[in-house]
Order: sequence, then structure tokens, then C-alpha cells
Amino acid sequence: ACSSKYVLSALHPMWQGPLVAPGGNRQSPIDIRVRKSVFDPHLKPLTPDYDPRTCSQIWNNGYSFLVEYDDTTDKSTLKGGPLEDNFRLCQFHFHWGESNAWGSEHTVDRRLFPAELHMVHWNSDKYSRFEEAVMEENGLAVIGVFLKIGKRHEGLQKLVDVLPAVRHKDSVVEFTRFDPACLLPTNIDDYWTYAGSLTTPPLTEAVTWIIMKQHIEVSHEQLAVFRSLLFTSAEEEVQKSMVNNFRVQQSLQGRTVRSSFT
Ligand SMILES: C[C@H](CNC(=O)c1ccc(S(N)(=O)=O)cc1)Cn1ccc2ccccc21
Ligand SMILES: [Zn+2]
Repeated sequence: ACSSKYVLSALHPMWQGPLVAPGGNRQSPIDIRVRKSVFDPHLKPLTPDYDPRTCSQIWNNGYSFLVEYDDTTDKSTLKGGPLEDNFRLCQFHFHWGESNAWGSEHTVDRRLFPAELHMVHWNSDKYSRFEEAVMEENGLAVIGVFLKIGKRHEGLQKLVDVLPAVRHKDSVVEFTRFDPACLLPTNIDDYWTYAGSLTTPPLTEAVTWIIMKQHIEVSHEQLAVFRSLLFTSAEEEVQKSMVNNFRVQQSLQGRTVRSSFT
């Protein structure tokens, strides 16, 4: 469990919060200018290898809902692509809007998507735990997948059905045997990659971002259940809908976005 010990409390005001990390020159998210990305023929195919039995729980941490994986062994890993080392899956979560017109963190030629999936991994060749890796420049690898409104995503439904149980901040339920690979698009060979950061505090510049070119589809009803979650805990008198939990795009500051495809 890679972040269960840290609750980033009362985060929703942070959306008006740090627009650029102090001294940050590799911040995320960014707008991916397709024609400015550089094809890199040395980029290898990505090889995710996930074991659904490492899925442990789902919880509302006050900025998204996290599906957490047991990352105490190398059972669910990510290798290849731009990565030199072996990375361990620790959690996945989403960012979404209050309407289908926006919600993603990254954009492609300024195009917004209704939501974005982030699959978070940490470098288990170089570090011994997530909290250590999150402070290092080659510590994390996050796969980003855009969501579009369309046909119902059958694999996602098992997750959608349990969301009402984690409606409030700090609520957690056991969630097992979920295969995160079902959320990846059919084509994972075409992606963009760049050096960036966490998109929520501590905004550390530790992330190798791998953004899938192909999106996945979810139904309007499935995304509406995401929007039924709350930023606020059960005790708070004013309940705030968990929507628009995305950070604004940050400047590229001279970085190059590489593509695995022409
Ligand atoms: C970062 C960690 C909490 N945040 C995350 O795990 C995280 C993961 C992915 C993203 S995203 N949207 O970029 O994919 C954003 C945040 C807690 N934590 C661990 C060590 C640590 C030290 C200081 C403060 C918080 C700390
Ligand atoms: Zn995220």
C-alpha cells in the first residue's frame, strides 16, 4: 500500500493551490503538442505484468479514490518502454470533471478528455519503498490513459459498484482480485513519454510519465458514479462533490516529449 499512511488532507482547495511548484522545471500535467513530440526508435514496448491477487483495498483519500496494490513483493510490475529499471504497481486512481467537457490532467493539442486514469509504479530496483522513491528523480513511473464517454466498460463496473462504500473522505473498503490490465487500451505500444512530477502535493519531480495514445471508453452512467463521491468526510457539515480534481497544465520549460510511434 503505497500511500495509505499519508492522507493528503483537505486537498480540494489545493486545486487553486500551487500552480507551479517552487523551483519546479519539470512539472505535470502538460499539453502534449503532437507535432512537437519526437519519435524515439529506441523506445521498447511496455511490458506490464500485473497479478490481480495483489489488489488489496479501495479508499477515498480526499482528492480521488485509490485502488491499492500490495507492493511488498515484485508481483505486479512494469518494465520496458522508456524505463531502465523494474517498477512495482502501488495504486491507480482517476481525475475527472463535473461535466464530460473536461476532467483530464494532460491534454493532446489542447484537447481535454472527461477523465484520466493514472497507474502509479515505483522503482523497486533502486528504492525499498514508495515513500523513498517519491522523492527521487527516477523514482516513479505513471501510466496515463484518457477516458472517453461511450460504451460501458465491463471491467470497470466491479469498481464502480463499490464506490458508494467509499463515498466520504478517509473511507476504505477491502477490494480484491481486480486486474488493472483490463483498464489499459488494446494498443499499449503507442505512447508519449516525458519527465514530470506528481500532479498533487508534494508535486515532487520524480515521475517518468507514459501517456497512452489510445483512450478507453466508459459509459456516462459509470462516470456519474465517480462524481457521486465526496471530497469531504462524513463528519463535515457541508458535503462537497468530488469533481474537477485535476491540476492545470504546466509549462514544458524546454522539455521534449518523445513518442513511441511515428
Ligand atoms: C506523495 C504521497 C501521496 N501522493 C501520491 O502518492 C501521488 C501519487 C500519484 C500522483 S499523480 N496524480 O501524479 O499520478 C499524485 C500523488 C504521500 N507521500 C509520500 C511521501 C511523502 C513526503 C511528503 C509528502 C507526502 C508524501
Ligand atoms: Zn493522478
